[in-house]
Amino acid sequence: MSLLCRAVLSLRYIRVPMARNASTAFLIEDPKYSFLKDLGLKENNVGVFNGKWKANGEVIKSYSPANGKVIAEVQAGSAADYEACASAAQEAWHAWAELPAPARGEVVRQIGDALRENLQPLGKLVSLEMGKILPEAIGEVIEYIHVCDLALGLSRTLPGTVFPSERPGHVLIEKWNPLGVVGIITAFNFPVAVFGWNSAIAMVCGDATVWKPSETTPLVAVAVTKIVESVLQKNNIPGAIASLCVGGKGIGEKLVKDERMKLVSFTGSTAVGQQVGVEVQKRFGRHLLELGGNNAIIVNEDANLELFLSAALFACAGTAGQRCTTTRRLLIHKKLYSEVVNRLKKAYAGVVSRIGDPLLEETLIGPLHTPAAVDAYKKTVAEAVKLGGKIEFGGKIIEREGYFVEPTIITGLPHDSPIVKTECFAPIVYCIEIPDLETGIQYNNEVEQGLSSSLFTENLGDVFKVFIYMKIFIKLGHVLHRNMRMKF
Ligand SMILES: NC(=O)c1ccc[n+]([C@@H]2O[C@H](COP(=O)([O-])OP(=O)(O)OC[C@H]3O[C@@H](n4cnc5c(N)ncnc54)[C@H](O)[C@@H]3O)[C@@H](O)[C@H]2O)c1
Repeated sequence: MSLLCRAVLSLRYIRVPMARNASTAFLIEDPKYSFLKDLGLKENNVGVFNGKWKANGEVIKSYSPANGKVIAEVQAGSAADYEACASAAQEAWHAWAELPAPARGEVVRQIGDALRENLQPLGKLVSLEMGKILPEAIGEVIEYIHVCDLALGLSRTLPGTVFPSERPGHVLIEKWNPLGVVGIITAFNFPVAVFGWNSAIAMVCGDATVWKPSETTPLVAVAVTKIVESVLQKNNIPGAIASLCVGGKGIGEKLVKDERMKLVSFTGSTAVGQQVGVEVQKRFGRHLLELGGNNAIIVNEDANLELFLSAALFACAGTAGQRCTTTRRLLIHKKLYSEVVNRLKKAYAGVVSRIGDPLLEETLIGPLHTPAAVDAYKKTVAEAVKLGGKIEFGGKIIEREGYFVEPTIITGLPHDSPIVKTECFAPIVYCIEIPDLETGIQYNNEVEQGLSSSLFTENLGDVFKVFIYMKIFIKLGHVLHRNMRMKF
């Protein structure tokens, strides 16, 4: 029977002893970043919350990708800390699940309001720690706020069906009950929104959560959890229902194998997601996987190029290519190919001067997130050239502090070159000529990852052709979050 309540549901960290060098200057002490203290952050933060803040693991330094400097430190969770989070969440879950769904919804509404109050500082922290420009970072917090509103509505509409029974005098009533504890593992590039989707919906469904954020965005995780904690405290609800365990792969692996995690929601790379899926399946747990993308735009012969160029600039180079939906392949009709490549190069040239500090208003493109990401960019560009690709624009690391690279356009590679079919999480786009729309659809569909696809055309008939034949991976995962189980 189908689930009726399908609500939504490279790293650069250095291990150092807790006692840090007294001469280290952390960005948090710079008055320019006073918003960090508004969020309750300190120089040394505790990265584990299970109703109480206490951590015994390694100390992670959180870097600003815009300048490579340390913002502050976070003490991660040890294996024992993870265990404490999982058991505290499990225990606290019962009381939470007992609350009527609309009462849970009201708590989530209050979380939305608390986020509204912290919109600016939290947005600035996302920008500082992850590296995306401020409007995008603010947008990410707004997404969480709106999901809280959605969750509030859902809390009054959690469905269940009454079925006719073939047995006289009997009635079949379907009711969806909470699952228990949900494990949430998140990627660095959406450090707020992905947690927000998972957490808000899990909460109204009556589930507790244990969150393992990316180890390169631990400050965002601590700040968000403090906001959630403040609301839970005000409502006398055990904080452990929203537990946090900052850590790396080791903590992630523990969570994935943990039978108490009835659902594991994983957002991250395809390679890691594949392992996570297998591990959760081994124990017949549920999983929800939001993985990598290799997204194409088809530019058909009748495309409106003005519209395309402004869209492509953001789609290919925005967020420095660090969105799962970043466009990595342009499939361009042969009649427009040269014109599109030339105009795109001009458009890229127009934004180069606006690459910089993501917190500044004039900036359009920020840095890559880590030195490892810069390395991956460099290797991919070199490999593309080795395979016969031509760099039409960019291709170089920008010599300045921080982890900046040039947005890059590459031509001359075959549509099925392995490098074209691989997601490199950086602003590199491959231009590929197509003879007709049908070939464009075929090329679009030939990568494993999919995720998002676009067509630029003025022809309504072609739009519907694409609707029918294109493998479009709309992000349905978010609304298919399986947070409940069925009980009669
Ligand atoms: N589809 C989506 O909605 C979506 C959204 C954002 C990012 N992404 C994808 O995420 C990737 C970028 O993020 P990333 O670099 O943080 O991804 P990643 O796979 O390196 O890490 C994601 C998370 O998994 C954890 N992890 C690593 N190894 C693990 C293991 N063996 N078991 C359990 N957890 C483990 C990490 O610590 C991190 O918290 C890109 O591929 C991007 O396309 C997808």
